[in-house]
Amino acid sequence: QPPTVGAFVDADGITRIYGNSFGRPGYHATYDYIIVGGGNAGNTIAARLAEDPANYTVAVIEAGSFYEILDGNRTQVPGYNYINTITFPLGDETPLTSWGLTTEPQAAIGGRTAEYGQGQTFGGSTASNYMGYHRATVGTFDQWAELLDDDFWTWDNVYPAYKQSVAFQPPDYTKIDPSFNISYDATAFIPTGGPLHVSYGNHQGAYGPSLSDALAASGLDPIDGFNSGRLIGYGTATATIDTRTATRDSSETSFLQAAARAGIKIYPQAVVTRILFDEDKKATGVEVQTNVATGQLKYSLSATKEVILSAGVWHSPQLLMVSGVGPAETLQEHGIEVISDLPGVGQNEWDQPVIGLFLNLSVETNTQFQVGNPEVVAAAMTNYLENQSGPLSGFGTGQGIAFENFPESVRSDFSNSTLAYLETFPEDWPEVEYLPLANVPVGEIPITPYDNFILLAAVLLSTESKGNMSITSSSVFDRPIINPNWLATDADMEQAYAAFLRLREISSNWDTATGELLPGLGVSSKEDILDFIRGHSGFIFHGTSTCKMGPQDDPSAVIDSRARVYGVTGLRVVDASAFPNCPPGHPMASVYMYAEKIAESILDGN
Ligand SMILES: Cc1cc2nc3c(=O)[nH]c(=O)nc-3n(C[C@H](O)[C@H](O)[C@H](O)COP(=O)(O)OP(=O)(O)OC[C@H]3O[C@@H](n4cnc5c(N)ncnc54)[C@H](O)[C@@H]3O)c2cc1C
Repeated sequence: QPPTVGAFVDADGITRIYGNSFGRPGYHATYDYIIVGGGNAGNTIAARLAEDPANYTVAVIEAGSFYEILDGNRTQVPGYNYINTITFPLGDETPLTSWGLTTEPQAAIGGRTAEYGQGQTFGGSTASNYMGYHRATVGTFDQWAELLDDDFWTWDNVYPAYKQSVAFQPPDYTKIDPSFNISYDATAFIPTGGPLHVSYGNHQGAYGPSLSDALAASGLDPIDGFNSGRLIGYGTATATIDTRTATRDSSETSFLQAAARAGIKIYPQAVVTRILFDEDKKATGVEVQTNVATGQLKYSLSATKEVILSAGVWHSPQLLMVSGVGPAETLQEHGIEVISDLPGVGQNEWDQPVIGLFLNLSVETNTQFQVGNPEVVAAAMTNYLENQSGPLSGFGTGQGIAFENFPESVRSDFSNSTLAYLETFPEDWPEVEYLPLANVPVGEIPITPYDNFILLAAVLLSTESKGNMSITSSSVFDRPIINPNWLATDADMEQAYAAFLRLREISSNWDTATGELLPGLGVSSKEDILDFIRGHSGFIFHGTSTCKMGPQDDPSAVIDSRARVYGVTGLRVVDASAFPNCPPGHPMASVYMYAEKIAESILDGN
């Protein structure tokens, strides 16, 4: 039977209308699994549970809508990520696809507050992030397995799950200048992987080769990419860009669309206000509120098997708390009946502060596009629209990313207690990442349409201070109190200072770096540099672990090694909040992997 307009024939030969993927707001319905939050992890686990051979009925409830509709250019076109994301330290935009969360004043950085980026849309933070995709290290996961006393998490057992998500697109040298000659380990990917496209984009910044030389001159060695369980060295990073269209691939364009074909139901603009439990403390469903023009529709949805909480680092613990799972004292203060007293809910937040130098370069970056040089803008637009290439098709970084453990030249100044803290990490866990960012908001820096500038950032990956969140009421609509505690210990400030010195060393070895715009070489005493760090450190929204996975005898653990919430049944947490710690570097790839692994565990009956 041929498809009619507005309908398609699915793999089983059934004609479905396109709207058939949507749940009906306001009406009670029952599914095997209810996923709270259609973000990075939520869409991934939803797809795996809905597709063959599992074939479970699955609903995904998402507070936001579709970013392609709400904010298309800024979210889909990779080169616009500098206006879509909120970045170091100057951005102040709240795009239509973000929650617009704000932190408490942060004492260690001069009492500043910051907007904490979190996607509010199908795709979640994968729809509004910087798109950098890389995996963590062998030692990171072998340590997870030890910590959790569960071999399910060893590197050998997570590596296949990382590969399973990804359809890799090798560099296309008809679009990227062949002189970039990108080195990568092809065994990190499998031909049967997918549905998420990972690539180098169709553009590499001209600064890459000279920055690589500078990194080599600063003592780093080259590495064949960051997807094989090794990070230390410099190389070229991959990103979640589908090179066929030169657009962002998110968990929505990849996993959710695959899940729609498997018959999943989605609820857009639907906020889960509470998880429902029966008298045996089994999660039986969720209370939902969908905002429609006529008012607010309130309804409940039931889960015959499980509720899976994938609402992200700040909202998963918030939802647990308003539903009666969390620190008893806090819940009682807000009149919430305690179902499971778990003091760790909202605690243990890991994060990665950023410091950086703004540099002038003698080669072209994206500055002239950003500040509106008319010829550059016209060329970039034409290149993107006609060839899916040029700066708009890249993510503003790539070649010249590096990871290292602080070398002796700066490490020798660390106190014994800092050194002892750093000893607790696996050997292959880098302490710092260097990240060239050609796409950053220009903000306070005086730039003309003829300049080329870049932010050379250092991301601290082994900070000691831990953040936390709490609630102000029993309503999910009252924003959570967010306190990342950035740079709050001496060990963190020592590392920030060391990272700053390394950035200065790398930039002094960088032939095409012609001047330091911020802070400027006048800032040179230790005191002035620490003042600069306090005034200008930034954040890249890599928060994790507010519902941390841990053994039952760890009083701060919220879930067991298969993501099941302690003290109740039928409820798991599957998102970045569930990590026992934040793996070194950017977490998105590990969030996809983590969701793959918990789906695997569920399908195995665990
Ligand atoms: C601006 C920015 C840039 C970043 N850049 C990178 C990068 O380049 N590389 C990288 O690896 N990582 C990056 N990250 C981090 C990474 O994107 C996140 O760590 C990761 O995607 C989080 O996944 P998640 O599943 O935990 O949460 P999310 O993907 O945020 O999903 C949570 C979802 O739950 C929904 N939700 C929340 N509460 C409710 C509710 N009550 N009812 C219904 N729905 C709800 C949200 O709207 C959201 O869609 C960045 C993050 C940000 C914000």
